[in-house]
Amino acid sequence: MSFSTLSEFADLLAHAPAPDYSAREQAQSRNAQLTKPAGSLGRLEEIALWYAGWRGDARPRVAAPQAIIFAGNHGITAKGVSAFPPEVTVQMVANFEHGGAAINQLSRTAGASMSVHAIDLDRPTVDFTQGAAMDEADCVAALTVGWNAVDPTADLLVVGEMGIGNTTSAAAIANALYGGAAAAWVGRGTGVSDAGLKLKEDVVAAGVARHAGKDALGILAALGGRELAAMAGAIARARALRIPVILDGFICTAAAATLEHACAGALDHCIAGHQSDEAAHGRLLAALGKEPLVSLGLRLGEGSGAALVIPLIRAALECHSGMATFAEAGVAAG
Ligand SMILES: Cc1cc2ncn([C@H]3O[C@H](COP(=O)(O)O)[C@@H](O)[C@H]3O)c2cc1C
Ligand SMILES: O=C(O)c1cccnc1
Repeated sequence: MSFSTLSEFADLLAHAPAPDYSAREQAQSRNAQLTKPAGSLGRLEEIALWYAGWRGDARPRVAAPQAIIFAGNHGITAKGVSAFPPEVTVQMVANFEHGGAAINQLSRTAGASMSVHAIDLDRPTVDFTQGAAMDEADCVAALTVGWNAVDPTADLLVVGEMGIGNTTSAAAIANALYGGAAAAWVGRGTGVSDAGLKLKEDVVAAGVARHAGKDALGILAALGGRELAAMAGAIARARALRIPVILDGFICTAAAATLEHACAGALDHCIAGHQSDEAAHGRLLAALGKEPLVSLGLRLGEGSGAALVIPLIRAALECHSGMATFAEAGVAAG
């Protein structure tokens, strides 16, 4: 499977596999026999059934989680939309490679492998108020980096990003997909002032107006960034491989939302890991019908909020697959 245009990529989304309904049904019947009052493990039960369906295994466990971090630079930073300078992107890539970032600690804690893909950092995207951030070839190249980064033997995927300026890009994507006022989609990112927030609002409004009328993948190319497109490519590949995905914060969710708009149901293999403190993340998750697993006030990105809940998903599967049934344990069923 491969693609060389956005329309070929959209075709892959349209032909993506469904979950294995029979494995899900078997998991459901097992769940009904486990030594606990029906429904008493709450959402953990739902997670186990969702995971079993995607893996095609009624009694699965999480053995090989993978975290992939993509980095890209944004032309829009020239407008002053971030509290930090764009050089921080490449500096943080070195930090990821040396094990010093939050995501390194969270991946290790969760027992996940972690890799970093810096995409053309010396070639920032075009300022999207002046033109399309990426042309089609650039966007396809970034989608391909993400597509190829997924380990086919992984059984749970986290995608994260690093790219100074990318909360502005994510807000513009969300605004273009869902409409409304730009103010409803911008947030403080790395911590911009009130004046910075107003500037972001104007920049997003200008970008959305300039690129009006595009389809979902056209919006990703025009307003996104290479790391956002790579996250979208990795999420799509995970679907093709039936690897469940944990979505991270606002930026990851905005990139993912372009897939859902290109093809309804494209994110059925994804669960929302957390709700970020970035102002519009809750609104974006609600638009996608995704209920976050936790809300701990994180506003970092890097895949941090997703990696954080790998142990929670692992725990749901340990209960589902490790517990005894009433018959096995000789416990009287109610
Ligand atoms: C040191 C540092 C580490 C980070 N790790 C993630 N981000 C996060 O902040 C950036 C988005 O915010 P904005 O749109 O305001 O630039 C992204 O790189 C995101 O991953 C970081 C930001 C900084 C400064
Ligand atoms: O929610 C996120 O992904 C986020 C929020 C602020 C800064 N960086 C990332």
